[in-house]
Amino acid sequence: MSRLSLTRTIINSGRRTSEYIGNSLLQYNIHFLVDSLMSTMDKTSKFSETNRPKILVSNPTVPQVAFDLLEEYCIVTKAEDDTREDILAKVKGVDAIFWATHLKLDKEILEAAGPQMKTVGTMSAGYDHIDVEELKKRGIKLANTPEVLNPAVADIAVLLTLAASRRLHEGRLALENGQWSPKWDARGMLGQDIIGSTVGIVGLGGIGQAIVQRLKAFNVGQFIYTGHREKEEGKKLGAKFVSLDTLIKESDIVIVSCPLTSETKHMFNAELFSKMKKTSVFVNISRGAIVDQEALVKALKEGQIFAAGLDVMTPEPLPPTDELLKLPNAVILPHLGSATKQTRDAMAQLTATNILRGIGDEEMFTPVYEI
Ligand SMILES: O=CC(=O)O
Repeated sequence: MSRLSLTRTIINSGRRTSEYIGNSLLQYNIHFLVDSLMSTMDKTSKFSETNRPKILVSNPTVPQVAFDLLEEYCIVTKAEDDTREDILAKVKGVDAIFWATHLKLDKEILEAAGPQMKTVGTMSAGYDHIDVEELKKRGIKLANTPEVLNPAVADIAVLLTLAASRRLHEGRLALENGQWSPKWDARGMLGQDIIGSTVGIVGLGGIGQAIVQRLKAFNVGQFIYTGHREKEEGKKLGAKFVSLDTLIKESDIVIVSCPLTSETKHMFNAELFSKMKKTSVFVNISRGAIVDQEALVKALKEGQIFAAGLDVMTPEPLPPTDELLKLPNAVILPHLGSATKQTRDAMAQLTATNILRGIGDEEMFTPVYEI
């Protein structure tokens, strides 16, 4: 593809993406990405025909738009299946890695790549599957894809909140099992209202804020949130900063949207679930490991909480025989948060652009840390 037509492809698909993503949250305007990318290419000799950088894309299912972008300037190798063995076999000698897998990016892979490898882009907002300390030690740049997926992930959080509050899974099971009685039961299958409720957000980052924006349309009574510190964005959204303990005790709906760190690992344990309201709904769109899953299953079984909506769990994929799937009051999705065509395209573009800028010694758009 020529440089001009490549630019057009990106701009057009960028337009489509922005239409869907809306007016505010796609900070990384694709026109800007393209302009900046082109200036990177003009400035650096690293992208000449005779000296094309080598890139490994860890997963063949990455949207084509990323391959088009990278192949214009680089020699791209793609791991054909999403396995460590294949990645290890192909990573030697590359200048950058496009990481699009749940597999761990660790010392073994960095060593197999070699000391020339100085740039990693992960097609994800979370980077708990990347050994950040090891990358830093080796002076390797890392960028992720925050913001572009906020709307899609927030949509899934709302979907799970509604589905769990209104017993969606249980209702479907009743239908399948012939338990929908012809006698109208005015007390049957009662859910919980969203209107007037207290919604507690654990982690008011971009995704948490997008969730609040959406749930405002449901006339929620109040929004409270917890995290490291009170935020200006919280004030703007009319959300009150509280301690985790207060949030747990006062919320009708608890939504987890904070990153997985050593601090948040298993934060939701038996003690926390026991403090929650018996009518409360628990939603997690972040990472499964933030929850002690055994404790959650117990809380759901014993009626310590009303229901759960989960897009993430441990392990992923969840085996079909897992106890979680047997609970009528748990709505479970297979980690679909960012899974829309437009969002995945935007994530792929952002990752590819970050990588090209990283190799070209330009600042990446969304670096995880400064180097
Ligand atoms: O879970 C998805 C992501 O981190 O992008």
